[in-house]
Amino acid sequence: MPDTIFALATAPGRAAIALIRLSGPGAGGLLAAMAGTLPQPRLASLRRLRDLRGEVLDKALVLWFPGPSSYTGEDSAELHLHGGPAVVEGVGDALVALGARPAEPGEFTRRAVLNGRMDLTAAEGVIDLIEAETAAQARQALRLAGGGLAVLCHGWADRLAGLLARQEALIEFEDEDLPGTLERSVGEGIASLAAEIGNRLEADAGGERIRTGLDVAILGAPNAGKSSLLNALVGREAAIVSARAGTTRDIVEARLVLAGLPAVLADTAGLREAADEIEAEGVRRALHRGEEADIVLAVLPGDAPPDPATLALLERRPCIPVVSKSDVGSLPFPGALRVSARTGQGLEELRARLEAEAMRLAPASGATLISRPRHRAALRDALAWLREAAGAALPELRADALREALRALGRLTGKVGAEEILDRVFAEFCIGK
Ligand SMILES: Nc1nc2c(c(=O)[nH]1)N(C=O)[C@@H](CNc1ccc(C(=O)N[C@@H](CCC(=O)O)C(=O)O)cc1)CN2
Ligand SMILES: Nc1nc2c(ncn2[C@@H]2O[C@H](COP(=O)(O)OP(=O)(O)OP(=O)(O)O)[C@@H](O)[C@H]2O)c(=O)[nH]1
Ligand SMILES: [Mg+2]
Repeated sequence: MPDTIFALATAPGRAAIALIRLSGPGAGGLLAAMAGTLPQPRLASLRRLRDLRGEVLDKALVLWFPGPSSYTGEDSAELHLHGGPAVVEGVGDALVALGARPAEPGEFTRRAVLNGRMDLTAAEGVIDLIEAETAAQARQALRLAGGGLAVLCHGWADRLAGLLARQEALIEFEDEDLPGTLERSVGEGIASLAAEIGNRLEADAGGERIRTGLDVAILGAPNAGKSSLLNALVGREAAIVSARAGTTRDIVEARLVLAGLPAVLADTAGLREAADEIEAEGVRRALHRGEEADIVLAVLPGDAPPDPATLALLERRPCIPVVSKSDVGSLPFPGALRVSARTGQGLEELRARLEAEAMRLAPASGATLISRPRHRAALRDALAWLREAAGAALPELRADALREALRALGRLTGKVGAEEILDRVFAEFCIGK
């Protein structure tokens, strides 16, 4: 019998309402004990809540959700409190005295998964929806939470189970004269399933970026105007600007939203043979950031010839070349946008270019479902086993490979679940969800 758990579901601190939810077989008894009697299911009722000694703790709106009508799939209740932290604590103490325990992060959703109310990918969608900072992220999370990936996976798993059954029939009735079409149809089924999963992986290549956001780095020579550009793009003085070359040493980060995606814009130390150890470390970090970033702005000052370090960077990886200080000079550079942080010239074009790049890297169509390394790894696994099955020399080996592919899909949806997979997924949750 599971414990009965409770948690503050609203953010802690002072707020207009504090919502405590409880779930588990004892929820109804606890609610009745505190509120006097059990209210009608799913209808809001106003009740005085009392502790064991009969002292009134708050006058609350209470809700009672018998198992099948709750989020978790087990008996649940909600207490919508007037009171702030002290009242929340008092109610918590009373609940503990009555036999409940505080919930772990994500434990309500974990129970929803265990009770078959949603699969593991939908639960991940719930986390993502809570964490979403932009519209594109929220759209993707909502589709995942709504079972978008679960439905796909269940369809694949069904087909896979059918292929496995036919493959087993082939093994079992090896001596009998099974039509060659059966073997062929299994082969075709494997090929089409593999193609579908492969296409999905490719089509959703941007899904992880939508979830995590984009990294944009600004690199270039000292004094090129990198920090000025950062400040102009984010509309505040995030980084120190000065006429002295070598002003920026640490990476300075500022957030912005590009085409509905959250992005971190990083200003870096100017690239040069550094004057001292500290600057050298700054340059090393700048180059490293330049390697890792999704998008790099390579800044070339318009009033000086291009410097070798920035040219080398442009050779090494795709960058957006930006000629800065266009108000004082604009040396030509192929494909470059000309901008002035001083006059604002070219900033709109630069922003548009960044948004176009963001959309290219992470199509925010809302159609992506594969949004975590966990999803990608499981589907790659399934795909590898399907390919193994396609090339298997013996019927038994083919059946084994199909079983492994099925297991990989099961791990994705949480059907084949080691506790540790669940632990890892739910560790990301906040308490009360
Ligand atoms: N106050 C409150 N707001 C909330 C939640 C909650 O638990 N409490 N939710 C959660 O955190 C979300 C809503 N989630 C829910 C999802 C499914 C069911 C549910 O099991 N519904 C039943 C049928 C309910 C009925 O009979 O009307 C079902 O789908 O079978 C309930 C809530 C968002 N807002
Ligand atoms: N005229 C003009 N001057 C600019 C422009 N952008 C930056 N500057 C000037 O160029 C100098 C260097 O600017 P920063 O933004 O600090 O340059 P940086 O690339 O960050 O330099 P480091 O941090 O030293 O690598 C400052 O004196 C700025 O005022 C611009 O668009 N037009
Ligand atoms: Mg700087």
